[in-house]
Amino acid sequence: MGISTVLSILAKTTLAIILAFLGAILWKLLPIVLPRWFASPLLRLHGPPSTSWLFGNLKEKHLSGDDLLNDKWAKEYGPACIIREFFSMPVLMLTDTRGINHVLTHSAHYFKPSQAQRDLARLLGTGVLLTEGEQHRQQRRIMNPAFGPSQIRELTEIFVEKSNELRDVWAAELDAKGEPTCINVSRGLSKMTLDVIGLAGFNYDFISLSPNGRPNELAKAFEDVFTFPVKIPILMILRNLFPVFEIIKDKRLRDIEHARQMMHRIGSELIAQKKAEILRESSEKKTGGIGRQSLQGRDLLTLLIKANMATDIPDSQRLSDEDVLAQVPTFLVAGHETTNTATTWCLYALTQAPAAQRKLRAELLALDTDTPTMDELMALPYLDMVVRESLRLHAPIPETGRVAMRADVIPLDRPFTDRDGVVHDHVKVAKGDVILIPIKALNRLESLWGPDAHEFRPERWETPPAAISCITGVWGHILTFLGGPRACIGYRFSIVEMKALLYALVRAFEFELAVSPRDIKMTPGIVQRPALRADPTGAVQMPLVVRRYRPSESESAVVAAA
Ligand code: HEM
Repeated sequence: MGISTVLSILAKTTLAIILAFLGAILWKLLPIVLPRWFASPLLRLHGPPSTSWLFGNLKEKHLSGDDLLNDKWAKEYGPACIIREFFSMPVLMLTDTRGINHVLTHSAHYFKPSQAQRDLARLLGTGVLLTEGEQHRQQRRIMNPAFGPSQIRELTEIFVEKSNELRDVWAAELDAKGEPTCINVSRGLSKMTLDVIGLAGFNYDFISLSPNGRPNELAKAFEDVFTFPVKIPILMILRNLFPVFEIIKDKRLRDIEHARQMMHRIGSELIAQKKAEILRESSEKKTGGIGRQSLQGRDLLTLLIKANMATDIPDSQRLSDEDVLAQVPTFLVAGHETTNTATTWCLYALTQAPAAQRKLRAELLALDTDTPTMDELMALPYLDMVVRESLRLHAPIPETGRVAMRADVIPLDRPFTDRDGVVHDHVKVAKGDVILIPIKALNRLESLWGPDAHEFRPERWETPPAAISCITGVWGHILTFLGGPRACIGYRFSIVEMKALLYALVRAFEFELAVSPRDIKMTPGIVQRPALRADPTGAVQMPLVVRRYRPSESESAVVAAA
């Protein structure tokens, strides 16, 4: 056989493999896209023109660095409109409060889109963030008590201690570098919130905040996994649609695997330690077995182990080892970057409203303690208004999605007109249709909040508009923590933690934005973090000029009077 024949056979074989591969992709893709391209009832809805066949509207949304497109589209195309995602598939964007409420409360018919979350699922497994149906209900039932008011009251000491530690770290930085100094506040806040969720959730100290602490591998692994690529990550998208692409181990996949292995190791150690502790206690007390009553703690880890080990609970209510282990990365992820990002944006908002920053500081300094209790923090009215307003305007999770598990009719408060000029007071969805809930856009809808909806104005909470009572979010008539059975389990936790942070930091320092507000952009990703437009690496940062607060004589008099 001549060389040319061998080359020809090789070329034909390669071509056949490529065609088979493309065929397999089409085989998988077509049943998903064809009904949504041609049969979805959503196609009759208005929406912005798709700017790319492959990416739909996603490129302009995620790469512009702005967070106003959902607001603009809602204003232009009404309470039920379509935008286009990958392969130009239509997605229903709802900004109607009744419609959103319907989707959120019917959680058995609307699941989280699994394809968009495969990367997260690799990391979190069967944690409460990603499970559905009965498995989810069971996990929520077991864990809810760990996030009730009395448990959060006990955790406040950790929030306050770690907030003061961050304050001292920044004060030491000012001592070393001179005042004022530019500090990337999101870095310190990220370490603080990781330390807090480690301690409060699992009694594990990452010591990531302490300058003398051991180098923290997990904190670094988190940073790698949650730093989103600057360009649209084609391989990640393909992998999420077609798991076969997992054979290509790019950096992201390697980072996820590294973080997963580390969390698995840490989680297994924590669980083994706690189980040993419980077994020791029960043998000392000679209880003759581990029962519900013998495990009294209501902290997260004890509740999980109780559901795993207690001999007097039915098998149907028992958590498997795998489920217990999955909650460790789930809570580290869900409870860490969210509160960090929320507090970062709150400090940013205070730099843009110096009068509000001064008013808040005066209120905080009027309380004569470095270690406030939860009740003291919750009784500060302006602090409460600042936290509400910043969580409204700068919701860290700007949007979420759901997939219709069956055809449905979603009732609406506000009617809309379709492409054929027909007016509807409901919208029909088919099985498999995706619904986008634009949390941030709803928090800033002018028809609910008034013409100044896009301004940071804490005083609006003195007399909130009556219209917002129809927003059925789990907290404060905003959608930041969502609503319904899948609302954020940790909302009380993060509000008290945020208040403790602001209490320690705003009393000690004055903050100014180190760059123009126009230079700050939003990173793409589930949590919307800040970055600098000029920085090609897309690294998360919020550079603030920080100086110690030294009251002028007139301010001292105001504080003394307060
Ligand atoms: C400002 C801070 C936070 C914000 C804005 C926030 C927001 C949210 C949102 C919007 C969801 C729903 C996601 C969806 O269904 O698509 C959610 C779920 C969740 N959050 Fe938070 N969260 C915050 C802090 C926390 C904290 C501190 C914890 C834990 C200590 C936590 C734990 C969770 C968990 C476990 C879920 C899944 C709940 C379920 O599906 O049943 N979150 N969060």
